[in-house]
Amino acid sequence: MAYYQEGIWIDWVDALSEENCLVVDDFITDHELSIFLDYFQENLKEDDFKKAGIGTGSDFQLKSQVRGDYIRWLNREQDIALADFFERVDEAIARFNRYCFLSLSGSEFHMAHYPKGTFYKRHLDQFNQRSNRLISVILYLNKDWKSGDGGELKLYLDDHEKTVAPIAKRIVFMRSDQVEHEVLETHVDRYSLTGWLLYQPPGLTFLA
Ligand SMILES: O=C(O)CCC(=O)C(=O)O
Ligand SMILES: [Fe+2]
Repeated sequence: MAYYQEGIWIDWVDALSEENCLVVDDFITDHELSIFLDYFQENLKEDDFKKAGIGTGSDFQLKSQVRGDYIRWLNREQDIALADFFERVDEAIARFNRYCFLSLSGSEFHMAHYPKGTFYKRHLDQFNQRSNRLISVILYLNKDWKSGDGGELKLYLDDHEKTVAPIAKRIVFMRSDQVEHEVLETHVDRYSLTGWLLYQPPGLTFLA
């Protein structure tokens, strides 16, 4: 099912290729927001979140001075409460492949909780040359966010900086290899679904 018409996607894709990032408000409905938030809260209660690290394999370090969020990876077969979210992701992948000539063939997402007082310092999401992350995606779930609550996403674009408030139903897409960004200190609990659209060459399953 297509949630947004082709013409709308063409405008969005144009904006993404011009600025390397795209911010869309009301990307999901209020109904979806409440389902996603309920599911998020259930998982928080079950204490399923782990402190996020930096890098992979032997580089993996817990560095609170760099990032303070807690995450829980998603699995679309198991996290069926988020089925509509994954459908929207699939639509984005199809449109980006069609209009940006990308070869996206997968995604990875987690739920992210930034407790009060946490942040994520300036970084690039494609952290090594083998990274297959092409587009970063963040959907915010912060229903009552207001100015002064902090936790804004700051984007360092080619010729300017952009500060994006993490308000509910807003989604951000950005080029993972191009846009450095940071999460400013949040003064309230901050919730999002965060992930990456991946380039996976056919037949390549493991890079030694
Ligand atoms: O939550 C955000 O606004 C950005 C998160 C982020 O930069 C990341 O998880 O890599
Ligand atoms: Fe990031």
